[in-house]
Amino acid sequence: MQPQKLLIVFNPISGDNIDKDEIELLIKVFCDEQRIDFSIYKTTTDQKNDQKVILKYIENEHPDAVVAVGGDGTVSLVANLLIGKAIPMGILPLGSGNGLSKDLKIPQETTEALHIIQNFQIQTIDTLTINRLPCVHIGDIGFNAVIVDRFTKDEGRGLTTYAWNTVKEFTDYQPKQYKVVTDNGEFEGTAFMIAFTNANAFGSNATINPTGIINDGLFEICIIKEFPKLEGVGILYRLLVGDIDQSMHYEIIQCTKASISNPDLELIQIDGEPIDATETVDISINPSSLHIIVP
Ligand SMILES: Nc1ncnc2c1ncn2[C@@H]1O[C@H](COP(=O)(O)OP(=O)(O)OP(=O)(O)O)[C@@H](O)[C@H]1O
Repeated sequence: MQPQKLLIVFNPISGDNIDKDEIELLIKVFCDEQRIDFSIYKTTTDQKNDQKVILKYIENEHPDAVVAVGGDGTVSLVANLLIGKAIPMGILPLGSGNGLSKDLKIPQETTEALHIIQNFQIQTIDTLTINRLPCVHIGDIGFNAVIVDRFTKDEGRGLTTYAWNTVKEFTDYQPKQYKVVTDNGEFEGTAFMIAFTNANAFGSNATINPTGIINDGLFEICIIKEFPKLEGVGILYRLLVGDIDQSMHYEIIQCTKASISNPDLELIQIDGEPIDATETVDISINPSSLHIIVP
C-alpha cells in the first residue's frame, strides 16, 4: 500500500552545496507520477510558528505521513510533533549529518529515499525525554555538546565546519565531574562526554552506542571517561570503526530512567541543538512512541 496524501516539510537552507530547487522539482515530479497527493511546507527561522502551521495542517488534512526534507534539525522538528501520534514520519535526508536516517538505513539519495516513502513500511521506535524535552536520536553532555554549541554559532555549515570545531576545541577541553544514577547501575567520576541514546551513531558516523537497539524499551548511557589526550586518535578510530565498547575508557549502562548530576553546568545538546545547561539532567524512555517509514 502506498500513501495517498503527504505533507512535505522542506527546509530550504539545509545541507551544503545542495540544489534545493532541483530536489523540490524531483519530489513534485515523483509524487505526480506516482499519483500521490502532496503539499509542501517550507520551514522558516520561526520554529514555533512552523510547528503551529504543521499541526494545523495535520488536524485539518489528515495526511498519511509527514515527510521531513532536511537535516537533523528538520527531522527533530517533525518528529517532536508526531511523538505519541499514529501518523508516521518519512525522511528525505538533506543535511550534513542525517544521523537518525543513517541509523535506520534510510537511503541518503533523494530518489531512493522517495521510493522508501512510497513503499510505506512502518517501524515503531522508542524516543527519550531529556529534561522534559523530546529526543529522537542522541542527546549528550560534555565535549560533543560543546562542539554542537560552537557549530550552531559558526556561520559555516556541513561536516567540514563540525570537524574543524572538533579539532580546535579538543586540545583545551577539560573533562568534567558527573554522577550518574540509573535504575540499573551508577557511575561517578570524570568524563570527556556522556551520551544518552537508544540509537547507534552520530551523523558523522561516530558510533557511540554500538549495541543499542532502537525499539527494545531501553536506552544506554554511554560514558567516555577522561583519557590521556594522546589517546584521542585511538578513541576516534574506535568510534569510527564501531568498537568503542572495547576501550578501557568507555562504560555503558543500559536503563529506562537516569539522572545525571552536572555540578559544572557543562553544556548539553539534544539531536544537534544546544539546550539550557542544568545541574541535574533527567532522562527517561518512551517505548514505541514514534512511527517512521523505513526500508
Ligand atoms: N527558511 C529558513 N531560513 C533560515 N534558516 C532556516 C529556515 N528554515 C529552517 N531554518 C533553520 O535550519 C536549521 C535546521 O537545519 P537542519 O538541521 O535541517 O539542516 P542542517 O543543519 O544543514 O543539517 P544537519 O543538522 O544534519 O547538519 C534550524 O536552525 C532552523 O532554524
